[in-house]
Amino acid sequence: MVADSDVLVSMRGVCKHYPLFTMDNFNLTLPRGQVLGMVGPNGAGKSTLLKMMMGLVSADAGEIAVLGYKVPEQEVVLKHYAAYVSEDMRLFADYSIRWHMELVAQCFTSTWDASYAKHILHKFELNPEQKIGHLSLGQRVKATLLLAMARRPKLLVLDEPSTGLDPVARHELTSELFELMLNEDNGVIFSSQFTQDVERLSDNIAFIDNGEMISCLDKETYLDQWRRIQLTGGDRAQLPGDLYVTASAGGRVTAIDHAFSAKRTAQLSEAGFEVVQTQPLTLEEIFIQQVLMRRQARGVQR
Ligand SMILES: Nc1ncnc2c1ncn2[C@@H]1O[C@H](COP(=O)(O)OP(=O)(O)OP(=O)(O)O)[C@@H](O)[C@H]1O
Repeated sequence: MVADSDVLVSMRGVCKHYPLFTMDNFNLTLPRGQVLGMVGPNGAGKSTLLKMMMGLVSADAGEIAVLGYKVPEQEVVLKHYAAYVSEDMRLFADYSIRWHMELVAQCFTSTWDASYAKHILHKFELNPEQKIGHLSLGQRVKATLLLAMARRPKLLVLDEPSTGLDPVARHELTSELFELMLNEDNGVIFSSQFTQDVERLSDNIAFIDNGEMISCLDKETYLDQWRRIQLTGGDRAQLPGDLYVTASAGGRVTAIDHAFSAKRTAQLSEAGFEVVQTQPLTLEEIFIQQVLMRRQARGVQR
């Protein structure tokens, strides 16, 4: 039985220190029935976070509960209901996909869904008789996902699931994850460098940088809050401090606004500027700008 909880993942005050990395007082909540996509630059701590969630890396401090089970104390029972897939997972090269399916089915007799496994095999165009060692990178990724998804996990934790997949396979993966999420009891948490996948799949998107949760919002809120603003006139020194100037030439200034509202235009004209244009940003641009702004604030050279 899965422990009764409306919260699938709860991390409170989690700390993790490596010689060149610090995560302090990290908090995260994944409610039942939701997909959380995680984005962030290389080395931000996404994999570390997902591994701590699954008890694969121990936290130095803080409380982690997944599906209501305490991690690491109850990680063995947790692993029965939560499946984890990462790029560095290894299957046995000399054995076939079918052999792996039988192995996983034996380990998870109560949850393994043989007909769903067959459906995914067909959808991912995998030949069950092929040895893992003879598969392409993308096929290996698909086989690993199949083994996780056919367990019908209550929680699916995916670290960069789309790496190595062609655009069609990424699309199929997305539709399979939707299928898995038809059961409102389930949840998915995944990290990805593909902003389009994150945008398509996620209810909420967490932006992680330098071991910190910078924001965790739904897509619409990100898109509402961010604008590229072109201005003329005024004195640059009078620009509101939270605007990030990206270009300045011929009396025209381009700035990124991460707290846009109707008030902004009035504020800028009071300060003597004329707003020539405001443009929405794509999610990818928002994440890039967020990293650049944070680096500038930390005094890191661009
Ligand atoms: N076992 C370890 N020993 C020392 N440092 C580690 C260890 N594992 C991870 N780190 C460091 O922790 C930081 C976060 O790594 P992590 O793999 O979680 O980042 P990530 O956000 O998943 O990055 P990427 O997008 O590149 O996969 C990095 O600086 C990494 O070097």
